[in-house]
Amino acid sequence: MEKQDYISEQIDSLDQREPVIEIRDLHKSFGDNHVLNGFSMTLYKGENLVVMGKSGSGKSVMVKCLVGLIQPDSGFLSVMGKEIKTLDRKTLDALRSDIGFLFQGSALYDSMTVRENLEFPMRRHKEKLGNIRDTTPMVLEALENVGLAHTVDLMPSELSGGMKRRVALARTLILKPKIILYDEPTSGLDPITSKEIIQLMGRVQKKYGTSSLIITHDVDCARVISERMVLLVEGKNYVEGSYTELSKSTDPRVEAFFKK
Ligand SMILES: Nc1ncnc2c1ncn2[C@@H]1O[C@H](COP(=O)(O)OP(=O)(O)OP(=O)(O)O)[C@@H](O)[C@H]1O
Repeated sequence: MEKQDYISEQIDSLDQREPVIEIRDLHKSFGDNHVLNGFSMTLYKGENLVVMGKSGSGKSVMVKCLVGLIQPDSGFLSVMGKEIKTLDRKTLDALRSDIGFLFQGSALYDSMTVRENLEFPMRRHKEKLGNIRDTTPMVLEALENVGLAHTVDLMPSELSGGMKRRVALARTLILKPKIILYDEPTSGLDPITSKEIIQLMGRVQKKYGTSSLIITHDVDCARVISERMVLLVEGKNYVEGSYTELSKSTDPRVEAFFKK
């Protein structure tokens, strides 16, 4: 097969996959600070997509636009076939229950036990889960997925940084999300704990068939977890490709991401 035909076939097979997130030509400025200048990307069902960008390049702004927390200036945003700007508050809330978030610093409630932290989203999204009389089996199942069922009655202050991150992932899983957004999932963790979190992300994806959008600076995380990467430079999707492809690039702007 000619190389050109092979590439066309690859593109065709990618096009046949179901998009779960589509961002097209997204623009967002704060005064003179033009943060996003036509950013586009697609996350396909079951895929692990890594978005890398320098600090301050607009990764968090992009995610906030995506989940309707901030209003973009222009552009098309859709999640699971629903265009965000057309949704009323109730529909947006229901859609958000299909999206799990794992934000930097894990953000557990310090004054609540692990159990109470996991019960919190269950109460908030009653419509999705129905009326659950006994939350314990679901709480324990979610904790078992991250190997931490024994911590159910502990306080966050009694957990290590890596354990907190795993509990936060369990809290995300309890709503059985279809998409998980990871914002710097390994930041602040030592290399061994980072590796554990990355392996866990892979296991979760296999078990639940979730699609993951992973925002990270961590090149090792991108190498292990990503099927595809998008580099965000000057507010645009500068280049896309697999880790292997991008890590061989001789473009200085791409090389800069891979230098340690
Ligand atoms: N609500 C806001 N008002 C004004 N400026 C903002 C606001 N939110 C973000 N910005 C600006 O947008 C730019 C991008 O910020 P953002 O938090 O998206 O960066 P990032 O790529 O996620 O960085 P990091 O990797 O450090 O988290 C920054 O210059 C920031 O100051």
